[in-house]
Amino acid sequence: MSHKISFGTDGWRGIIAKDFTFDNVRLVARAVAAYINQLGIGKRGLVVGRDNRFLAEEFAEAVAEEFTNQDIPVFLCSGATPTPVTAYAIKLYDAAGAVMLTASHNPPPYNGFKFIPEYAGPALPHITKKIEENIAKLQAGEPCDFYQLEPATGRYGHLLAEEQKTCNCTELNPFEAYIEHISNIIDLAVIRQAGLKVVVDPMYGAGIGYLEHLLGEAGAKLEVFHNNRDPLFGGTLPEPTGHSLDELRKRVRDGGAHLGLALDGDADRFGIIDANGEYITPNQFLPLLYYHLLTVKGWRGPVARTVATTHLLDRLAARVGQQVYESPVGFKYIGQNMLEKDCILGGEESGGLSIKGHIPEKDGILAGLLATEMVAYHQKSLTELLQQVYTEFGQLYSERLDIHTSLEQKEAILSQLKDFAPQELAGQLVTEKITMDGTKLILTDGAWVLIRPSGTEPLFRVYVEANSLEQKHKLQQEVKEILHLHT
Ligand SMILES: O=P(O)(O)OC[C@H]1O[C@H](O)[C@H](O)[C@@H](O)[C@@H]1O
Repeated sequence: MSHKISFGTDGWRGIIAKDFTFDNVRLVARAVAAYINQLGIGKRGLVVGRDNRFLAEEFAEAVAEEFTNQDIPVFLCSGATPTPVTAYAIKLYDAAGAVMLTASHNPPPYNGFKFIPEYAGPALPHITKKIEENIAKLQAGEPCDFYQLEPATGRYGHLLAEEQKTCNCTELNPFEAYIEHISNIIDLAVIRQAGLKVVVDPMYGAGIGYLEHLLGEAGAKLEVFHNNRDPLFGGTLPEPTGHSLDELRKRVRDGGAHLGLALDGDADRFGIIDANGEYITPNQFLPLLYYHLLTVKGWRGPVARTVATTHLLDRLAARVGQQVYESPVGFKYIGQNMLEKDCILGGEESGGLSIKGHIPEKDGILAGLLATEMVAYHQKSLTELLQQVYTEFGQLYSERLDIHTSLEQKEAILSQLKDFAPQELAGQLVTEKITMDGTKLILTDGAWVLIRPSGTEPLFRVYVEANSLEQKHKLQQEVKEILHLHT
């Protein structure tokens, strides 16, 4: 039975053996091959990376085979490879793009297919749309430009005859080159001098070995756990937030460590635990990092953030006369702004960031190392640094609520959202309405709310940023009441 394959916020995801079958993975690979050949850049080859999930090697080999069948050379990453490392390998080998097989932080039954174009950041919608069109044509057995026919049957979407295959597939490990590249971005000498103790939790994922290697080189005392392959992720989700971080929190506190660093399943997202065992949210870490780049590294340049990410970044940027580029949710848009507007930092509330000099793809390894560099340089905990930033720029209180709804409720809420335009919220006038992704309302004192359906999960997200805890609570209550949302 043909299954609708579409690329969501970040690639195509499906349940293994139900949607994510070898046939479907091969089909999507053929559609990518056709797209690359349509662009005329197939000869540069494609990188294929994969995480640590069930059948990862076999799926990666199937993708590689489809590419070589279409005369596209393959750089097949040996071993589990983080998404940012697969993306970096594009630059390393001057390839035409990459495929990363991963379902990121989704539960164990899932796998996913991300296409990363030659600019080494997540594919933008106009690109995934072309791939989806190719998929539809191949599924329907219709001609697909630049997709080679199987000579024996003249049918589209089938393999070339054995004698026509070039089988140009090279197995490579981009680990060393990536490590060298990151070593040039991070001040490992400062980390070395500080003599830090760091606890690392790669969550059984593709990031195993990376933070350990770099921090070990920098002389940090390390404690590492969840660093063996486990496609069941120890019974939790490979997502570096909430309860998944409980053990890291405990180990940091009990072991008197300076920091705890976690990665998600494909190591593109970060999770940071401070010396006191507190979780440092991405909305707290991003302004801290911007502050560090401006004051310690002396960099100057704009910031890219999503519509759901803290406006504390805007306050810092305004102080140094820099712009903030706001985009819909999805690192693809941040990556685009980083490239086009020469931003020195791009980041989002869900735990993704990159900086100038690196690729426009989110990188949890880079984020963890930057956090370590900051603690080493300032000789202060992140909480202390945060207080310093709050004293200078004021404190903002942000929180995201995830609200599950039925399909009928979803439709009702979506239609209500279109006309959602209260004059005031929590006693403040609404001064601006932004609808680039969901509905965002800005209030007179700078507080804001955003309501949008998730592109990766069946739920609504309600984001609030306020000037006090009390205001945050009030805003959450009012929005939930007006839209009939119940947690
Ligand atoms: O809020 P959602 O649409 O579910 O997206 C949440 C996150 O999903 C993926 O991880 C994307 O790479 C992120 O850029 C995005 O922030």
